[in-house]
Parts: sequence; C-alpha cells; structure tokens
Amino acid sequence: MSITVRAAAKINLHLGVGRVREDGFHPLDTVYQAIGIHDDLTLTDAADLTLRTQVADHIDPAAVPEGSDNIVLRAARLLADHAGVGAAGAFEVRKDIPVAGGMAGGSADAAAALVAYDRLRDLRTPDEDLLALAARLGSDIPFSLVGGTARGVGRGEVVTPVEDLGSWWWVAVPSAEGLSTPVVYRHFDELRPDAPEVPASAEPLLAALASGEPVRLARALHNDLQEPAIDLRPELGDLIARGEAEGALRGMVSGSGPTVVFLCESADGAHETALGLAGAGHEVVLTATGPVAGAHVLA
Ligand SMILES: C[C@](O)(CO)[C@H](O)COP(=O)(O)OP(=O)(O)OC[C@H]1O[C@@H](n2ccc(N)nc2=O)[C@H](O)[C@@H]1O
Ligand SMILES: Nc1ncnc2c1ncn2[C@@H]1O[C@H](COP(=O)(O)OP(=O)(O)OP(=O)(O)O)[C@@H](O)[C@H]1O
Repeated sequence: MSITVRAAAKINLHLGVGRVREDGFHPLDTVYQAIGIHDDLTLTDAADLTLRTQVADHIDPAAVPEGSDNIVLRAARLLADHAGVGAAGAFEVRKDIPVAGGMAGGSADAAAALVAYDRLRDLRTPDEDLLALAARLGSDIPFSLVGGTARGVGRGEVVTPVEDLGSWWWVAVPSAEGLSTPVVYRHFDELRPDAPEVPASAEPLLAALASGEPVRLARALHNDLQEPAIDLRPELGDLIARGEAEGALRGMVSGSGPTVVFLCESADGAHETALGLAGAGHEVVLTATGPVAGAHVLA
C-alpha cells in the first residue's frame, strides 16, 4: 500500500519580529499564506525506514540532506514514537519548493510526512497531537499542516486561520544559493538591538486581506527580516526594484529569504512580471496563486 501527500510552500504576508527571547527564538506576529508551489511525498509500506528524493531542475540535489538529517525521517520517527509503533516505510519526496529559500520547503515535507505516516498506518492521531508534534519539529510546520491563510504567534507555531477574500497572484524568484534562517535572525539582532519585545501587529495586513483588493494588500505587506536579508544579499534589493519596474504591485523577501516574491494585480500582471524578470536574466521564475490547502492526501 502507498499514499501520496502534497504540501505547499508558504510566504509571510506580514512578519513582525520582536526582541530575541531567552530560549533563542524570536516572538512573532505573522500572517502565512500557502501558495501553489509544492512538494509531493509518497510513503509505501516497507520493512525499513528509507528516503529517496527527486528534485525539480531548479533545485541543486546536493542541497537536500539524505538519511536521518532529512526532516522527513525525523518527522516519521517522532510520530512513530508518539504512537508507540516502529518507524518503517519507504518515503519518496519530489521537491519543487526552493531549498533554504524562506518558503518552508523542509517544513512542508515534515508536515506531509506526518500526514502520510498517520494515514498509511491508520494511527488516527488527533489533530491537536499532530500540531504539537509539528511544533516540536519546527516553528513553521504547524502552518504547513493547516495551510490557507493563517496568523502565527508565539515563535510562529501557534496558528489560527484568518479571513482571506482574495485569490492572489504571486511571482517567486529563488536564488541559486540558500540563506540560513538562524543567520538571518542573528543579523536582525545585530541591526535592531532596540527591537520591541512585542512584534509589529498583523492587524493592518488582516484588514487588507479581508478587502480582497490587491493594491491594498500590496501596501500592507511587511517583513522585518527583509532588511537583514538584503544586508546579507544586496542583490535582493535590486531584484525587488526590477520586478516592481516590470509591473508587479510590490516585491518583498519571502520569510528569511533569499526567495523574493512579487504580488501582482492579476494573472496577466503575473505573466508580464515573470516574462520581464526572465528577460532580465533570472533563470528561475515561478508563478503561483494563493491561498491553497495545507498538507493533504492526493486521490
Ligand atoms: C523565518 C520563518 O520562516 C518565518 O515564518 C520562520 O520564523 C522560521 O521557521 P523555521 O524554519 O520552522 O524555524 P525553526 O526550525 O523553528 O528554527 C530555526 C532557527 O530559526 C531561528 N528562529 C526561528 C523561529 C523564531 N520565531 N525565531 C527564531 O529565532 C532560531 O535561530 C532557530 O534555531
Ligand atoms: N526535506 C528537506 N527539504 C529541504 N531541506 C531540508 C529537508 N530536510 C532537511 N533539510 C535542511 O533544512 C535546511 C532548511 O531548508 P528549508 O528548505 O526548509 O529552508 P527554508 O525554506 O528557508 O525554511 P523556513 O522558510 O521554514 O525558514 C536545508 O538547508 C537543509 O539542510
């Protein structure tokens, strides 16, 4: 028997970051959106626990760890331990989400692994237990289970769905080389030693989402990690300016970067922006709509 689960990339429409906590994490007020770039994970019954990965052309296979360093196997072991069963099964992951790109690619795979393992083994794990296990694996992973558009607080792991009346068009431009999330957070600490304890509120962004108006949403987009990401990779600032010159309503760094995402007015606007960026020499330009579902079984 086997099962296939699809999990989406995320972007942060609002990412308010507060002063670093004693445990090394930062308090967040964020709004996540799942968008239509995804990884597919297939789990097949097997005696041992194994993993094979396949990557899209735009991904360097060497960037994806093998064996127990891969978060898929960590997720499977964690759920198996929780359920008191042995960890076994053959995982195959087909990756399309940029790696170390600020789009929660590893988090999507971990969420997909939890859902696949639970369903194939018929463990019937309550949703709240799956969310708690997801939070232990990483701050973004509960959102990867939930999907859609949702607010995240705490270190990002406490997730509540929010009203989103739009169907938004995005263009995403990954970088050839990833950026480490902890490095970007540390650089935020260096640049913003006076950061407030309470992160910038997501309320204005929520009001824009509920309007369904792309121009309003464009104005409300906010990312406190953009400044440190651009300071580490100055070319990202040029990329944002170029995409906006090609017709996007607004460009911003996705999460901790280095992927840059552009909000566009419409499907035509997205295609025009994507063509312009490809013409400017960006080899990988992805177009997607959001919101889309969280980790779910494919029929
Ligand atoms: C940048 C974002 O993608 C925005 O959604 C997330 O905050 C990152 O989430 P993630 O990759 O799931 O992060 P985790 O795996 O939980 O943590 C990796 C590292 O990122 C930093 N980290 C993460 C989340 C957070 N609220 N504060 C942090 O400072 C910490 O250094 C941590 O050791
Ligand atoms: N299944 C996986 N897919 C991608 N990276 C993985 C996976 N398992 C472990 N990793 C490791 O996790 C690191 C971060 O990868 P990921 O693609 O999740 O970054 P990210 O999208 O920037 O994350 P986030 O947006 O949640 O901060 C990679 O550099 C890689 O070493």
